[in-house]
Amino acid sequence: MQSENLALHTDKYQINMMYAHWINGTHLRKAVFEAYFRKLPFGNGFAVFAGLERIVKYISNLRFTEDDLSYLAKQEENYKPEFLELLRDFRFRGTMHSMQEGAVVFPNEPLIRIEGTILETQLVETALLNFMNFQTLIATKASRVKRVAENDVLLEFGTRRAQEADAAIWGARAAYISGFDATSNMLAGEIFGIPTKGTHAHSWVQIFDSELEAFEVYAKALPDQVSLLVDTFDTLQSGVPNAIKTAKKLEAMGKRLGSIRLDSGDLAYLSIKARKMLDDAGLPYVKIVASNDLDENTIFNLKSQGAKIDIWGVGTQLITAADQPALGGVYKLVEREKDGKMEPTIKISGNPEKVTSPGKKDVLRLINRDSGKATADYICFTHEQHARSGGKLRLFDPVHPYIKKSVTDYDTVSMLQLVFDEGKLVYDLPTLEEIREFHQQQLNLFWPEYLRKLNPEKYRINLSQEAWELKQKMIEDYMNLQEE
Ligand SMILES: Nc1ncnc2c1ncn2[C@@H]1O[C@H](COP(=O)(O)OP(=O)(O)OP(=O)(O)O)[C@@H](O)[C@H]1O
Ligand SMILES: O=P(O)(O)OC[C@H]1O[C@H](OP(=O)(O)OP(=O)(O)O)[C@H](O)[C@@H]1O
Ligand SMILES: O=C(O)c1cccnc1
Repeated sequence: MQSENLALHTDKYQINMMYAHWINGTHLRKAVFEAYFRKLPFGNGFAVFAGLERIVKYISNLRFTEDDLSYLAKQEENYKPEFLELLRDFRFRGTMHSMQEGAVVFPNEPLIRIEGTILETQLVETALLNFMNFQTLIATKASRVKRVAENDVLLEFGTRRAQEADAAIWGARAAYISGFDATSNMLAGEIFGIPTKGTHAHSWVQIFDSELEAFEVYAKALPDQVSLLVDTFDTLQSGVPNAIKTAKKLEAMGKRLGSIRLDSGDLAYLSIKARKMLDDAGLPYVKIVASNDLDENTIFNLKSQGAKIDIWGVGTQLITAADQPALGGVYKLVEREKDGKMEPTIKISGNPEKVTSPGKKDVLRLINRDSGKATADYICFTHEQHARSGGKLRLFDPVHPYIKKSVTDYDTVSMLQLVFDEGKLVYDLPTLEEIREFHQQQLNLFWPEYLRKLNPEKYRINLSQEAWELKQKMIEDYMNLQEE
């Protein structure tokens, strides 16, 4: 998986545009693209950026193999052999800036910025969005679950319901970034070093003549702290009493039962009853795991009902982002080369939200010096120095400019990091533990009102005066052209 070649993991129209540019002699012109999303998923107040590691590996390994080239040669477009020869030597030689994985990010701010020839910047759009959109979506969903579960243990159980293997594996990683504690997916554990955990299935119990025998055999076979699934027949009449008997036998052998798992029925009621039965039996250390189509809302609800659940197994709803199965991240051209010079470009739309912001931009996070908390994200051109030096800033909402405020006492954090510099990888990929830690630090920068699950406060994402003025001017120029 780490060194897979994904050159053709792109939409055909990218290859066709590359070809047409080559025929036209414009394929080596420079272009700048920015990737961002317009709307936060799940009604959340923020998103958790993920996908960079895979994007870096994808770009580093980007080559057209002989098989790729012969496949391209067979296409109905009849690409000229000289074009395919050009692709044979293709390498990504562009420059890429990106948010770091685990960053708390917001709509309409560039998450990735790519500069290079039209050929290379166009080719990578599809895969880059594919990785960024999915992983950011799952990391964001996982973050919502984590907000609700707080310090309880979270296990990622989604593989069987994921949209195929890649989604399961990279989804498990995204969940871990946002604070899940372990995954049931062994391959994700092997590849990324995520802790792995597991209980057992109903089939384990069914294959034996009695539930008690099943529990005893399992607990004896495995080391300390196993988890027993107690709902195969009757949770309170049979499952929990048999788990207690097994726990007592284990104690006599110097071992301990780790937990029981509830997977059906009223999880609040059953967990409260089971907790009491375990405590009354002198087994306060045995934890209770719950699973069954859980998400942040059921977990929140179960907690409010006083459920005695220590560990949550979350599968389908997380890995498929069931309530919003796609993040609408886009990749838009913001500068193009014309007559040897770079110039901003805009995409106009009848829908004001879809009008792009022209020019090559940075994202500065303004941190209030008193509180240490983030005040706003400030999107300005890469050449603008004003905010970087901590000067007085007038912030205004780009859509409703009358919503404004001035900030003075702030530090700035530049959110986009240089990853590829003219094709050279200059960014040290952090370890997954470092990413998880970074995510936690990112959360600490925000007041709780921006992070809450329901109706969060809207965090300020503001364009600099210069960037806003250029956008308005380009819209006006376009309107004037229409009138002529
Ligand atoms: N006390 C509760 N309050 C709110 N939701 C709950 C509570 N207990 C369980 N749930 C959730 O309600 C849903 C129950 O679904 P369903 O009725 O299909 O399951 P079940 O019949 O208990 O078990 P299964 O069909 O998996 O054997 C699950 O999403 C579960 O997490
Ligand atoms: O419910 P999820 O959040 O996806 O968590 C994973 C589910 O997978 C297992 O069920 P299984 O596939 O055996 O079938 P079931 O849903 O009928 O229990 C497990 O018992 C959980 O219920
Ligand atoms: O270990 C478990 O209990 C588990 C793993 C995957 C899916 N459901 C449950």
